[in-house]
Amino acid sequence: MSGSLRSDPERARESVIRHQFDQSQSQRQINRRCLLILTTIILVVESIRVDYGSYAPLTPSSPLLTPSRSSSSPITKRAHIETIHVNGGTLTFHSTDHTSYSYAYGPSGVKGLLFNKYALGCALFASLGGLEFGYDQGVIANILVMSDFMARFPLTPFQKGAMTACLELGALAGVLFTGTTADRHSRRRSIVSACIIFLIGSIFQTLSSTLTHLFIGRLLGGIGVGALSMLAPLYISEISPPEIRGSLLSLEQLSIVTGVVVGFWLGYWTRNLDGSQSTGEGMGLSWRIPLGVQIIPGLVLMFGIWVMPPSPRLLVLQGKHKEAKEALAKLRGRKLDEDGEFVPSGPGLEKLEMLEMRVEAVIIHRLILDSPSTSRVPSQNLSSSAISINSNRSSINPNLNTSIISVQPRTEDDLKDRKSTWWKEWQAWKKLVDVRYWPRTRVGVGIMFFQQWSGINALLYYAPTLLTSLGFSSTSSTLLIAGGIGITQLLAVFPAILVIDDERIGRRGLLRFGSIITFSAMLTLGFIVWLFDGLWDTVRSAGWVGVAAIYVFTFAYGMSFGPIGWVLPSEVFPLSMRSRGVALSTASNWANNFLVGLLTPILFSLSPTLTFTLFALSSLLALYWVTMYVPETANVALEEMDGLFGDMGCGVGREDARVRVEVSEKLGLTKLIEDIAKEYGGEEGSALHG
Ligand SMILES: O[C@H]1[C@H](O)[C@@H](O)[C@H](O)[C@@H](O)[C@H]1O
Repeated sequence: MSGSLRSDPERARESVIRHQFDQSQSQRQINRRCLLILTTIILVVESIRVDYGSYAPLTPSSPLLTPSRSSSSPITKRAHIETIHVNGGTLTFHSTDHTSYSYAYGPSGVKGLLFNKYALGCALFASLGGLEFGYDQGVIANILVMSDFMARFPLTPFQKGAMTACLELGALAGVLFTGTTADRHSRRRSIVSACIIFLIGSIFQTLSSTLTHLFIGRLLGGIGVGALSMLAPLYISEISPPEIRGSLLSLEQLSIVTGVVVGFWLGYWTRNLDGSQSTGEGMGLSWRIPLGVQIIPGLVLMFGIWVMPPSPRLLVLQGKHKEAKEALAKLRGRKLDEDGEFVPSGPGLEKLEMLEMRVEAVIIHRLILDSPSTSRVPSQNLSSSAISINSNRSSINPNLNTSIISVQPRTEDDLKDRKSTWWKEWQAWKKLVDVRYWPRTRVGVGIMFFQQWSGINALLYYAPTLLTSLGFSSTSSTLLIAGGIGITQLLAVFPAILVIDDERIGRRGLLRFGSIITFSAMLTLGFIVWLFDGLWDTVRSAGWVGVAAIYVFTFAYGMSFGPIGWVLPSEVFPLSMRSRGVALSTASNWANNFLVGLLTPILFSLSPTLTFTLFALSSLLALYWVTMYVPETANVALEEMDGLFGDMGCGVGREDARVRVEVSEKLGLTKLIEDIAKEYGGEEGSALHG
């Protein structure tokens, strides 16, 4: 019977029944929501309990963030035997025989940054490279939906994907190439070369009139951005005082996410400059302006980097001790007298740092001299690129040849010698996976793998699509939420900068905290999409819970894997392997970035829940990985990393330590430490820690 023929009482009964049905539906949805929230809470509590149950926290007030010793974990915390106050800084002994120690020129955290204004300025400036990297990522999402751009370049979905991929693949190539050349030139010269390539790429993009121009521009821009993404952390790690190295390296992340935010919002504001229905016949200002703006910081970095001091560590490795001392004095706010000695004279931390660099350089040179493949090379022919050639560490001769104690400046012959063949180059890279360096490579490559598979870029690149799966449809609101993700990342870096160098929390504490929260947030997202798919209009609040989960995820990521991905790789490798190690780690960032970008839309079309759960599982795995394989590097001098990694399962730590002790004695480092202990130790100067 048709509706119009029904009597009034019948219609009334029907509407009552419909109302009752709606009510029971909503009730069922509410029950499901309660169940969901309960399950999430249980999962979060469970994951915290499982992870921390076996740990005995050192500080009862912050059990969640306190990394400490576990019987099943190879990671141990260093004991603090004695702390001596030295001219406003500290020297802490971790062993009674004074062979294991750490030092700090001043406080860590914000106070430390203010105390080291010059180093802070240099690090901030160097991190301009990160700004370009983030900017390139942030700007493209808006450009690809601009009407003028689309009218001129009607890209197919494949071409759109290729535009994003071009930058990432270019960056991958840039990173690997720079890894092989960074030691041959100064860090600053490498940065300038990267800037030039980046600028050519930016000019191509800005003035593009054909698709080919655009692709060439993106590829060249990618090569420059990739190179800068490894050079800036490399340089920052080598100029930083140990107590604020984590904070200074986190500035790279601060710059990257600032770039993401500025790139995104600038594109958002200029998007209608050519008119919202442009036919592509105007000047194309809507997209040319945001693409052109990146030229400015590129130029500033290219010229300004010459005002920054060179890396003292690379200078020592090249035998340029005088220049290295000058650079170190500048960076630590010290003065040199006419004889080139630190003022005030007497034992001090800057002398200690200088000697540590020299010990490191001699050890590197010695390893080469003792290697069968290079044993005929006279000492003055040593070069920084040749330093990475030795792979036969069992040949270390304990009888130190005193002729190599001083590293000679490079000569013309060096330059010829440094033209390494492909074979030598391959051998050098291969060392990264041999037993000696594997524990460090695992940290560098692993942190970038987990950073990318946390799913951050799935959110950044595809937020509008992901938000549609949460029931949001208006383009503006999804774009705004997507832009908000960048701002959340930016805000999250600040708490990380504050605590990353505090040994009680440090890198490990942040990473473990971050992985638990990112795991829980991604799992919540997966659950919500699974439970409420198709019901978004009836249960609006579920969509907002999803948005909240996205923000919680982003904040936790932004405090942990975001910044620490740029911190760990450049501090764990020894100088001889640093540029290649950082390059491989950064390559892991770009390669996984590319894979996540490629696979997310495919996975998402299969099942959004599956996609979120996969990212959640990656964070869970990251928790295990951090617990088992990542040592705490806060406050450990770069030259002391050997001690930290020495015994991590590769069984080479002892011999390394023996060689180090021997070289330290010959160069006077051991004596200097004892002199400092004598001069500043004793009753009033030292503080004992159980
Ligand atoms: O650390 C950065 C940052 O979190 C960016 O937002 C992201 O796009 C990059 O891939 C990542 O390496």
